[in-house]
Parts: sequence; C-alpha cells; structure tokens
Amino acid sequence: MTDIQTRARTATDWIRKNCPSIPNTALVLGSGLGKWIDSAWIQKSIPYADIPGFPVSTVEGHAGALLVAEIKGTPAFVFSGRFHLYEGYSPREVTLPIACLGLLGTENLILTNAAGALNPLFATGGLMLLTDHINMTGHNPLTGPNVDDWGPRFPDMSQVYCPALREQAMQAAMNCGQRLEQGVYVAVAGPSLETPAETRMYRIMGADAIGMSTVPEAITAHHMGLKILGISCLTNKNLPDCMAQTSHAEILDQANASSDALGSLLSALIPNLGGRHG
Ligand SMILES: O=P(O)(O)O[C@@H]1C[C@H](O)[C@@H](CO)O1
Ligand SMILES: Nc1nc2[nH]cnc2c(=O)[nH]1
Repeated sequence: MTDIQTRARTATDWIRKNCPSIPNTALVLGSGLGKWIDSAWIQKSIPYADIPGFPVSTVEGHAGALLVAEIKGTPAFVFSGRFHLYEGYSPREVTLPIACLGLLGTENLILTNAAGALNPLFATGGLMLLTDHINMTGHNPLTGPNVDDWGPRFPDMSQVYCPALREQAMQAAMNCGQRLEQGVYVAVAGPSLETPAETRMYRIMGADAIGMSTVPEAITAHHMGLKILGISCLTNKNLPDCMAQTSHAEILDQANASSDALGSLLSALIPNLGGRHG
C-alpha cells in the first residue's frame, strides 16, 4: 500500500466511526464562500487536525473543518477549507479528502472556488458553472503507481463535469432567478497571480475563468467515479488589456459578498440531487 492509500484509509475509517451518517453529496467550499451555511444545519464540525492522516489548511478564508450538515433537510458533507498546491502539499495530499469520499461511497461532489474572470462578458460577483477544465498546474494527483482499486491507470477525461448535474444546476439557477454563466476553468499552481501576458495566453487557450484549485480534486474524483459539479465565484476580472491590480484580501471580500448567491443556488440544488440517501 502507498503512503497516501494508508492515510486515506485511516482517515476514511475514522470518518466512518465518528460521523453520524455518510451523506451521498459532498461540497467543497472555496475561499470565503461559506458564510451562507446556517449553523442550525450543522450536526457536527470536525477540525481537519482531528482526522488522522488529513493535511491541515493554512490559507486565510479556509476554516479547515469537515461539517456533517443537512442543507435544507438533505445530508451533505461540507469541506470548509481545502488544500492547495501552493501551500506546499503534494498533488496526492491536496486531493486526500476527495479520495476519502470515494472510499466512503459518496456519489455527488460539488467543487466551488474563487476565480478570476478571463471572459470579458462575465461580471465580477457572478457565478460560473464549469463545463470543462484545463490543467496548467504542472501536476497530476494520479502521478505515481496507480491504485487499481480506486480507478483506471488512464482515466478518460472526455466528460469530467456531469451533464445531468449541470442541467440540474441550470434549472436551480433559473428557479432562483439567478444568472449562471457556463465556461472553462483553468487551474494554475499559484500563489502568484497572472501577468497580463499570461492572462492573454490562458484566454487564447479557451479558458473563461482562472484559479488555483478544483482541477486536482476533479481529476481524483473522476478517477474514482464520483459525479462532479464545479462552480466558480468570479471574484475579479482578469483581462489582459485592462488589467487591474488585485489582492487576496479583495478576492476574499468579493467571495464573501457573493456567498449568499452561491448559497441560494446550492440550497435549491442539493435537495434535488437524489441518489442513495436522497
Ligand atoms: O480555494 P479557492 O480556489 O477558492 O482559492 C482561490 C485560489 C487561492 O487560494 C485564492 C487566490 O486568491 O483563491
Ligand atoms: N490564479 C488566479 N486565482 C484566482 N483566484 C481568484 N481570482 C484569481 C485570479 O485572478 N487568478
């Protein structure tokens, strides 16, 4: 067994023993995107530091706890805080919580993030559903010996973001009267933001939004057969020809400001996802 397999198994066994239920849906909250979660919905909050084998999140805006919650009556795991490559974690460590979900048998995974808008038509503060991604992190969490029990050596990536979940998300947005853009997310390793020349290159490559997470998680989840939905909160415009300065503080402020819109969408969507536990 590889070290990461042992850590994932240890963490999974611990979660199984210590969580009142194993929900069928899990949500990963991006930077600053958690304030809509009503404290009354949280059955249990487990600091990552308590889960053996788990890394610990080091970024401002990421609480670092696994919540066992009921979102409008539907059970869900909520990862409040994630791990990023720029924190110095290996690609396997960054995606360890996702591997645990695969081992636990959770079926639906919603990945959210704070991202810069590369598409000039997309507004700051808006939400974008991921139709696809481009991995420019320079890393892949599946590098190294394949864990055959988890998935195939060469996973097909022709449809990473589940069309049925995307359709449901579009429907939920319509029911909430919300605009939901659709586009391609490019992931970079960070932590530096982009130069204008880089921004121009990523736009020419076909990306609509850019961030520093989500893609390693999506690769691991897809490898293990989870159904994935990705949603970016567009915290800033990242346009080569009128590039404004931005900062992590500004990104967090905008994510906080958009968090309620994301919350309305997810509260409308999650109870309709269905599956093993409804
Ligand atoms: O976890 P997410 O992708 O929301 O975090 C993004 C990427 C960086 O951590 C940060 C950049 O400011 O926001
Ligand atoms: N790389 C990158 N990550 C972000 N996260 C939020 N905004 C941005 C951005 O403009 N670029």
